Amino acid sequence: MSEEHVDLVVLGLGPGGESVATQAARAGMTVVGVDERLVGGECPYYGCIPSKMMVRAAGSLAEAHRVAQLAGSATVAPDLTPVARRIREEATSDWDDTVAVQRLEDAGVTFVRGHGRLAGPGVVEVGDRRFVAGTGVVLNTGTAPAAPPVDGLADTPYWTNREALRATEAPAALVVVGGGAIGAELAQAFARFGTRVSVLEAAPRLLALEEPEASAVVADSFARDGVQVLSGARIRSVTHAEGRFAVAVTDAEGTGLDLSADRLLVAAGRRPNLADIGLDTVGLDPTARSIDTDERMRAGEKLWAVGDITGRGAFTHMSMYQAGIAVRDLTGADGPWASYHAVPRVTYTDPEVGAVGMTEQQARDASLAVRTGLVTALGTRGWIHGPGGEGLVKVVEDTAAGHLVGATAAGPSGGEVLAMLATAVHARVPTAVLREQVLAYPTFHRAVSSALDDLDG
Ligand SMILES: Cc1cc2nc3c(=O)[nH]c(=O)nc-3n(C[C@H](O)[C@H](O)[C@H](O)COP(=O)(O)OP(=O)(O)OC[C@H]3O[C@@H](n4cnc5c(N)ncnc54)[C@H](O)[C@@H]3O)c2cc1C
Ligand SMILES: NC(=O)c1ccc[n+]([C@@H]2O[C@H](COP(=O)([O-])OP(=O)(O)OC[C@H]3O[C@@H](n4cnc5c(N)ncnc54)[C@H](O)[C@@H]3O)[C@@H](O)[C@H]2O)c1
Repeated sequence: MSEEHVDLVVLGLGPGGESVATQAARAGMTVVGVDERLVGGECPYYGCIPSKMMVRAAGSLAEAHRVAQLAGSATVAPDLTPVARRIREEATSDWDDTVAVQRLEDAGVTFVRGHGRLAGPGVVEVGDRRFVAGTGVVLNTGTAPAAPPVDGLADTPYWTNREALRATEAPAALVVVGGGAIGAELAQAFARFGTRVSVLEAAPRLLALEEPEASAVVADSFARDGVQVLSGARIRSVTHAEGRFAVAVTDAEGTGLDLSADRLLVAAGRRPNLADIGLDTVGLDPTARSIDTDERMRAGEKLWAVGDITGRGAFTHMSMYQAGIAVRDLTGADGPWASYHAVPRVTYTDPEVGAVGMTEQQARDASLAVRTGLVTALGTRGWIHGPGGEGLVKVVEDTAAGHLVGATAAGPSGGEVLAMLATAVHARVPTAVLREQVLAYPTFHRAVSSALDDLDG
């Protein structure tokens, strides 16, 4: 085995790893970046970008259907071909990372394609190459789709996000297992392309990690799109024969149902890529769900970790944020170091659900003195918007501290309205100061001031 001495090895080149490797090389370090699949990770090829292209295309169909209520008539003939072409040609270069590899190498990074494993502190092996890193190793191995232990499922040709986002035509009927972010976004998108969609969610509601009021407004929208949602569902078995899936389900009332579809999408969570990366060689548990990191993203001797594997929110912006922190530590800069009190997230359903910080339940579980404000319509702008203008704003205040610790904005621009709420939670802006702010008329974000008024009950 050949041995090569470098400053830094980045194992896994998702958005965070790619960013660490590039910045560290630009700062003058000798850097090796290792990935066994595509440089850039899940987000550009099978995640955020292609899924949002799909959501955008589906949204245009939904808007066209609203013309009848607003502006005349429009004939809509859904066809997945244009967005499938955009995903293949514009987003993923046909799932080819040549450009990303080139960008990395132009920055001075040595790229190695292959499965990497730690072999002690600061040491990574890839095939017959052994890299000894003087400064250390940054882990960014990310996640892969997880399949729930459902009888028969493993023997069927089910889709994960990776196959769904390579689809070139919309199936006639689709069963989606899981009503979290991936399941909800893709279920609604396919429904708008004419697919008959059923979502099977084990939890009592869609988007179970978000505020219940947000789940309800999304569920109403799904009903309008003709998506069947079975919450509290237990999937008993899945079989596949003659091109069709048969799914046996028990619904929340205990009634047995048999669903049939030509595709089945499993969007039931992710498993971290930690089992086979040699964590035991650095004293860490390879069966753990996540890697503990300190405020500088350090995870052990000569070891840093960033991205989904840190368990701090499986989002591209979190991976990039943590990458910036790790680079500051690696290059001897001052902080700011990691803080997770204002993690923002957006689920790109229609309505979009933007959220930051704690939900009401999380704030209560943290024993904070909580009061909440809620508006379930988006004021004058929501009314002007008409069809598709549904939404809400909910704010969660720590009354002892006098500032918001969490907030949710759902609506046509929920992710954009979120910006002002995210600033308020991040900077701990006193609620009294937020109330003094003048908000332009008639914007969607004016609903924030109504939600603040509602704090008083
Ligand atoms: C359908 C979908 C939609 C999403 N939409 C959004 C969104 O709208 N907004 C958002 O913020 N987030 C979204 N996400 C989440 C987002 O994709 C991830 O949070 C993001 O990719 C960050 O992941 P990461 O940096 O941890 O690594 P990943 O992107 O998971 O990349 C990890 C890399 O490590 C490599 N690797 C793993 N193990 C090894 C090994 N042993 N050796 C070599 N290489 C290895 C893998 O090949 C991969 O390239 C979405 C995810 C999915 C699936
Ligand atoms: N817009 C975004 O930022 C975005 C979009 C997609 C994904 N993501 C990220 O990717 C991660 C993974 O997304 P995801 O949707 O796969 O996971 P998730 O954990 O958000 O949702 C999975 C859902 O599947 C359900 N489930 C699990 N087993 C089941 C079973 N046997 N039957 C029925 N339901 C079952 C769970 O109750 C849960 O609601 C998320 O945590 C999110 O951070 C982000």
